[in-house]
Amino acid sequence: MKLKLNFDIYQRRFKQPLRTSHGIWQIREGIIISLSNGIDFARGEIAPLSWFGSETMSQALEFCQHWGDNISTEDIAKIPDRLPACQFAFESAWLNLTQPQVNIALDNLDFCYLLPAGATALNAWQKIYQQQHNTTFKWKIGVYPLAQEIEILQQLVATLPSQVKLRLDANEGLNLTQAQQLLAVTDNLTAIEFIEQPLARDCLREMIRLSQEYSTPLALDESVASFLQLQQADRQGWQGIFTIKAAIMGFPSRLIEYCQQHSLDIVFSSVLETEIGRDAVLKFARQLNHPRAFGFGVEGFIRGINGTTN
Ligand SMILES: O=C(O)CCC(=O)C1=CC=C[C@@H](O)[C@@H]1C(=O)O
Ligand SMILES: [Mg+2]
Repeated sequence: MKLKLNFDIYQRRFKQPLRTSHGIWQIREGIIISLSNGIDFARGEIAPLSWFGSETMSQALEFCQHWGDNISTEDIAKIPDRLPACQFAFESAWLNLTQPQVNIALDNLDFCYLLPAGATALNAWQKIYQQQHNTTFKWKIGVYPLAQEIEILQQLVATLPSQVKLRLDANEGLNLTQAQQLLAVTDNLTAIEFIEQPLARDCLREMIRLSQEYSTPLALDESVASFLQLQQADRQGWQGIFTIKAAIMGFPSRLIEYCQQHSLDIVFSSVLETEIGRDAVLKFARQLNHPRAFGFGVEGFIRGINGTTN
């Protein structure tokens, strides 16, 4: 079936830089695609995250330009695995075109809110909590010296309301000794929901061992950033949490089917996309039963698609 294709590039400077052990990220670039069957149209979002292993922005743009102003459903089904953000965007737009619109009622979803790295988090959380009364925060570590971050962590946990959980995300920034040092602390902190990607993405064996030696739950993120890596970690015996960045993990139908067939402990996580990509992920995520807060509380960093501060 032939579809009319339109696509527009966007760039959005973050309200504040996102500091992680990967470095400083200030601008989100992406492509909003629109597919039309001549009667209706539906949009999708290509939000690459190349340092997680997805295609680059220029590879995604080259793919869109290749098709000009039309693409067929057969062409969409054949988008290669080296273009996972494109696979996600085109299939989610096609599914939106063919399936009745699902209204995502955001207000009854439980979101995890992202805090800035370092001591800034000690003040940042109150403003968010007063507005959102959320249950969960996520704090980036592996950015400053570990001893300093552990000190801030203990201050943060001491001030958070008792019912609030804290996720720590090291973005591969710790070595084995540092991870053991941190886990020795977090095993005594009930507020810690999990530590995300403490070690480098290819250190799965070591992280399986850490998950057996310590009680703090661990989540894989960069280690499972593609559909293939997700399957491999599952097959290699990962029993912990899978942080799923669906917008860079290829065809949503394939991902949802795998997650439905395998009882994985999942957290859905943003790639700091616009509400177009976010709503596509949340729509598919609701087909799965997963009690963990959605990692889409990123208003502290991203603006609305037209650059507004909403
Ligand atoms: O998962 C969340 O709660 C928010 C999104 C988030 O933390 C990230 C989004 C994109 C890139 C990463 O630096 C970071 C992550 O590692 O999970
Ligand atoms: Mg992460």
